[in-house]
Amino acid sequence: MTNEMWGQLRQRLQKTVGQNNFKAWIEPIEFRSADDGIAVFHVPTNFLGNYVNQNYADIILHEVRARSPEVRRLKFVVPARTVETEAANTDTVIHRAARQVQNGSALTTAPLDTRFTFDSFVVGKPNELAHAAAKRVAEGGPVTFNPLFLYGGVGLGKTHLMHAIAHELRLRRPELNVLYLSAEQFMYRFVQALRDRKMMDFKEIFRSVDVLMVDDVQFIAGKGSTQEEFFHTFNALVDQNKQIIISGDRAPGEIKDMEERVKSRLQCGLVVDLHPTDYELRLGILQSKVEQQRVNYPGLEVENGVLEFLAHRISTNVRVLEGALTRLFAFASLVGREINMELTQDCLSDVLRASERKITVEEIQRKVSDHYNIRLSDMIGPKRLRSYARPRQVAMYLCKKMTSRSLPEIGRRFGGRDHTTVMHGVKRIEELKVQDGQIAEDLELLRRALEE
Ligand SMILES: Nc1ncnc2c1ncn2[C@@H]1O[C@H](COP(=O)(O)OP(=O)(O)OP(=O)(O)O)[C@@H](O)[C@H]1O
Repeated sequence: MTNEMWGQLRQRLQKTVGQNNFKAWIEPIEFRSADDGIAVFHVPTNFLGNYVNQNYADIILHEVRARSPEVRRLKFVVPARTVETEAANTDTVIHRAARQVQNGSALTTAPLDTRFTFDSFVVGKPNELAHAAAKRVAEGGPVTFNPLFLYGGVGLGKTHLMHAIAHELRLRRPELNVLYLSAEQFMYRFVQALRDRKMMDFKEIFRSVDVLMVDDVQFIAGKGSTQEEFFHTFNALVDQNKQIIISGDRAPGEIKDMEERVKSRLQCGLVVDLHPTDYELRLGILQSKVEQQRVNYPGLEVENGVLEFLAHRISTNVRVLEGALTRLFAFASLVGREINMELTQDCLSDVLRASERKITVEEIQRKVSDHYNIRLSDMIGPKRLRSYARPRQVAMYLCKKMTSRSLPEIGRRFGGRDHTTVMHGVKRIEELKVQDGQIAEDLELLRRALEE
């Protein structure tokens, strides 16, 4: 890894992450060294380092390793001379924004991701209510529910919806002062105001907004004076009938170390949650993200079945799904191959392994005995009747194919049978699978039910 490589790599990253993100997060990074498999980068602040580590380390590492496979890990460090106090050690974006606020200019502190719009938000059963509520407040009409509280697990689209609201409001009601920031930034600005003895300015700024949007409110839990200030800001705005939109990782009542009075304030408007995604939503999101990737990689085709496979296999959060797709496109274009199942398995083996659900012998036994309508004890027990023996062999076969258990282990779980019995059973089913349509169908049904 060399400086020159980093230069080339940055150009690629610009394409992958988009111009705005690149300017905000990647451009300030400086490559320093690469030893013992660790590539070290200098970042201006811890905040930026942490952000990049959480959001872009995967993509950067992937690109770095394509050129220098010996690199295993990335490290983002703040050079000694710039380390200051916690309050000063925040993102430059915040400093810049704070200066702008002091000058009486733009109030939208945190940068908005231009990709996070309503147009790019895919709606499905799990998020339709949150989407509808977000759309409603984005119209900027009379305040009907205050606050709107959006919550959901990691990577389910809270920030996306918040940014979409801010974009839409800017467009429809440009005269409104819309202030969007994360709860973390709220705290930094509060600390900074305290340090600079500018609390009056701070209060004035926050009380003069028309729409206040605070992302990831759980961050201020346990932070006494920040909560207190937040509470007062909140009340002052509600009194003036100004719209507040908050997001959190759980329902207000469940946020630990949050004062009761704050919790109850957060609950007094409309509380809606984003449910975990289902297969259809994941597939819809993937299809829409493929369209976006096409802009960067024209001509790269995705073979049928790949998106369905990913939607089926990666059922965690949308960020992981999106990261997988970005990687897939970057990888395919680097190696000049089309995106088919083989490439997907090669490129995403770690993601796929991590999301693999471990199927147990017990689960298989239960599903098979239910399927054939026999008792579990009869299937595992010594009876040799064909009506028990065949399902037993089917279960043994599935255990061999779908778990990592060895033949002797499987034998043990089937009433202490010998491994040769298991081997014989597996072979028999392999033969029947081709000769007997009913068995083939049973196996397919069972496999699908187990993979769900
Ligand atoms: N329904 C959706 N349609 C399109 N993209 C989505 C959808 N849901 C999530 N995403 C994408 O998934 C990624 C993660 O979403 P986002 O950052 O909004 O999650 P979050 O809920 O705020 O997570 P966290 O709790 O980590 O802050 C983003 O890139 C976002 O665009």
